[in-house]
Amino acid sequence: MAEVVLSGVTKRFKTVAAVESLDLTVHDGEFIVLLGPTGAGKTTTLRLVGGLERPDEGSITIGGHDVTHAAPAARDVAFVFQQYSLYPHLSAYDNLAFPLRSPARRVPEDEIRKRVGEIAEMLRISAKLQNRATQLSGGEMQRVAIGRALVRRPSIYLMDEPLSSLDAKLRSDLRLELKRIQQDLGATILYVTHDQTEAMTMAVRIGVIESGRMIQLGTPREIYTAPASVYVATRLGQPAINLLPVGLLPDGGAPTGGKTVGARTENLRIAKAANGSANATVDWIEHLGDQNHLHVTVGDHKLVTLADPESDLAKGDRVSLSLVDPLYFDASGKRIAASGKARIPQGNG
Ligand SMILES: Nc1ncnc2c1ncn2[C@@H]1O[C@H](COP(=O)(O)OP(=O)(O)OP(=O)(O)O)[C@@H](O)[C@H]1O
Repeated sequence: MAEVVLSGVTKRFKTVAAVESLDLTVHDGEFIVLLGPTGAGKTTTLRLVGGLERPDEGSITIGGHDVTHAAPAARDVAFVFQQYSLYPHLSAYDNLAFPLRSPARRVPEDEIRKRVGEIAEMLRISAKLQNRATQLSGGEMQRVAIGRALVRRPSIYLMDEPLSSLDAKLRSDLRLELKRIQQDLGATILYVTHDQTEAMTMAVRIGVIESGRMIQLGTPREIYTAPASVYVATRLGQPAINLLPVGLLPDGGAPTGGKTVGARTENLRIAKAANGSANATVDWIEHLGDQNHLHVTVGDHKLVTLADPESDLAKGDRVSLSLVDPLYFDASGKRIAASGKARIPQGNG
């Protein structure tokens, strides 16, 4: 495995700057997740590292070697895409062995057997090794696709939404397995997803990308608790963070320049209102199985928060809402420290 460094990388497609002046260091053995909405430039960043695109500006090094202009094959990277891309006529075993059998690698067959066996064990597909790719379920196919990348020991794994085509149960199983395997192998992974749970649970650091630029890079906890801006704050949290004008709810004092309050469930106190102290109305409670979302209206604003499963709140109830340690943002959307709080760390690559 190796450290991968992108310095001032820009990639334009005609007039669109898909990636712009992007700096990013993926440390040896680190799992970095790139988060951002569609079109933010995540896939292009992976393709630049893999050599499927060439930057217009900037440089890329892998393990200290400048690979900015190197062909994909010369870069020692392994890709996993969203859709399994297996050889249909080959068995699961032969699909897994394929990368090791390339003439350039010349891995002996007994070594191949050992590596394929280990990876199949890790991904729990040992029983299916003799099945042709076409005789596997979607989830099994994607495991083989991931396994085919993992049997190699490249400098870096580049994974583009590898779990997104799977059902929820399999996705959460594979999420855990992938994280465990990454730790066991000490693998360096650059991983793209829209799924905030994947980002929160697997990443050592999360890079939030907006319009091709790295807006903030930090641990999942830093990104969640100290987002640099409204944009970053809205990437994480379920239900999504509520954005309200300062002064709408009692908060114990906003800092100078604070225009917008960011309130997640943990920042909201809700109580059934006694005589006239109500400032909000319950619209409805959404039962999602594992969570209950409470929809509340305050003035012209609608909020969503998690409801206590024991709560006896019901539609139409008048409640009193207040804020506890919310986030504050200035008029430009940048986060500013609450009065008396530590200064805001600057996230960058
Ligand atoms: N080959 C291409 N030709 C022209 N424009 C492209 C090409 N590839 C990407 N783009 C544009 O570059 C921008 C970034 O695309 P990219 O695929 O990197 O985004 P993304 O963050 O991965 O999005 P998604 O989450 O939808 O996969 C988009 O505006 C996209 O339309």
